[in-house]
Amino acid sequence: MSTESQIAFIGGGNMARSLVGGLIADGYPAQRITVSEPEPERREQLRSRFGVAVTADNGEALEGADAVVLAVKPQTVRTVAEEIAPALGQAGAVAISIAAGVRLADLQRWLGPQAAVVRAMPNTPSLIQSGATALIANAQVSAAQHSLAESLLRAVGQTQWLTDEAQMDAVTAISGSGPAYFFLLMEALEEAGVELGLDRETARLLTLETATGAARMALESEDTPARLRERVTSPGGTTERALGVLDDADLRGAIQRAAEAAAHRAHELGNLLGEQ
Ligand SMILES: NC(=O)C1=CN([C@@H]2O[C@H](COP(=O)(O)OP(=O)(O)OC[C@H]3O[C@@H](n4cnc5c(N)ncnc54)[C@H](OP(=O)(O)O)[C@@H]3O)[C@@H](O)[C@H]2O)C=CC1
Ligand SMILES: O=C(O)[C@@H]1CCC=N1
Repeated sequence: MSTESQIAFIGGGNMARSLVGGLIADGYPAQRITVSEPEPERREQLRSRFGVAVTADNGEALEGADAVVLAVKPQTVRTVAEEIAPALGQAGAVAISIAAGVRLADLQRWLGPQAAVVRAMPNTPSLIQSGATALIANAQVSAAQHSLAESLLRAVGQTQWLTDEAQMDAVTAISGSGPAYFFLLMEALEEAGVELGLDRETARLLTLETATGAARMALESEDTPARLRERVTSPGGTTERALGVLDDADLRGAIQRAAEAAAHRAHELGNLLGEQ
């Protein structure tokens, strides 16, 4: 991506840290990134770890910005959007909201009718450039802004443009929240290893290497995850016994219900925070 663009982050919490870290790891110049964050300790961490400019003043972060990433909690987006609307218009910058649930039409209303807005749903593995982000743009986004948003998020992982905003709730449930599901599985498998007599360090190492190996294999193989699972499962063997326990516990059903609950919450946030 062009390293000439100036990028502002409004909110310097978990997701901003992941995106900033991924951009810096990709070679993006730190002096072209400014993060506005009210909490002094978080500001200092961002400055010392990544070398980016930090401020507590959203207006200052916007100066000269080509892209402004709204990385505050969904409940704070409206306040921030209305606060920065005049400066955004003056800067001619594209606003990129990563807030769960918050819809383009509402962002547009709060930022102004001329505002170029991209709604995106990234995830925390962006920190190590293994993110997955879905995006959708409003009609005011120019070709150059479209490509700026694309390259900003492509620098930290895979990107997928959506044509139907309603799909964003499903994206939020699968890849936005998804890392947490896999981390939970890792926690549980590590704990099981300890219960079975392994020391914690060994249990964690085996768990994490197995998770990495399985994910890489599924990505790189032409076979489906189902086929790869079958190859681990020897008839009458240990995996078959374990999978039987997971089937009895309705793990697939639980995952389905979990994803539905997340998507429902994204939709609910959109209704609660929006105006329609
Ligand atoms: N975490 C994740 O995995 C993902 C999160 N998202 C979305 O990203 C957004 C941020 O999430 P996350 O990073 O987890 O949340 P955090 O709470 O970690 O980060 C938000 C940050 O914004 C700060 N903030 C609050 N008010 C303002 C303000 N007026 N101006 C500037 N900064 C402000 C907060 O400070 P303080 O805490 O002091 O209020 C906090 O540091 C959310 O909308 C979420 O839906 C999207 C994809 C994945
Ligand atoms: O939990 C959340 O609401 C945010 C959005 C997706 C991941 N984290």
